[in-house]
Amino acid sequence: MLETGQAALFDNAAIAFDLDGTLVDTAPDLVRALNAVIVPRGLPAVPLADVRAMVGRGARVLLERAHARGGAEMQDGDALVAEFIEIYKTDVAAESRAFPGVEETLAWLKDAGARLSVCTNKPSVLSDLLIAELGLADYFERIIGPERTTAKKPDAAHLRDSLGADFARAALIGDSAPDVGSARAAGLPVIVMSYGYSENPAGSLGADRVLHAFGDVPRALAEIWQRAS
Ligand SMILES: O=C(O)COP(=O)(O)O
Ligand SMILES: [Mg+2]
Repeated sequence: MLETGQAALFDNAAIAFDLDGTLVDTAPDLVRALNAVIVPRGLPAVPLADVRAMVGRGARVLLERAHARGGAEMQDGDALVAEFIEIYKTDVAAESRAFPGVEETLAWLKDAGARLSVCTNKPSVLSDLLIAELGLADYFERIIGPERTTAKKPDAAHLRDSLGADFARAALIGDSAPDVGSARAAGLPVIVMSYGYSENPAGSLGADRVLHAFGDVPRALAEIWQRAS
């Protein structure tokens, strides 16, 4: 997978991963739960293709965007977020799956000595459940949702809290502007997955690298870290 010597770069490296659109294709279950909340309130259902540009800044912003799309202003946001979480929670991994290459690559990174974490704006109750149901929990030292940090992505604090301390080198793998923002604010490298969920094209976000396949993450990280040293 890598050139001689590159594997050693992963020993005691801290790597944080975004969840929705980076590790897991959650759009089908997200859109089902979203529509179950908004359609009874007279808003138009959001099609699967559209939800991908609406995810990335948490459950409240997703609901706000669905309202804006229907020409309405969101009222009683707290209740809607709570209802969305309740509905989504009941079948969080009905259709959601890890993207191709995710499991093999996480296993390789962990074997190489990297310390892996999840840095997500998805509410913690949902991210914990999703990761457990997909059998991915053992790969991660910690899962940091928005309630487990002082300020969520794009703030640097979210990424720092995810990475932990005393690492040799670090990076974030994500899919959208909040990911690039938090990495830049923390002064750390960031890779964006082109297949993910983003309002703007992956190539316009200002990441160090844009990748189309998760299996390419180790080689790209090695190149980024080598260049920086
Ligand atoms: O649920 C969201 O809006 C975002 O989740 P993510 O940070 O894992 O992409
Ligand atoms: Mg994402």
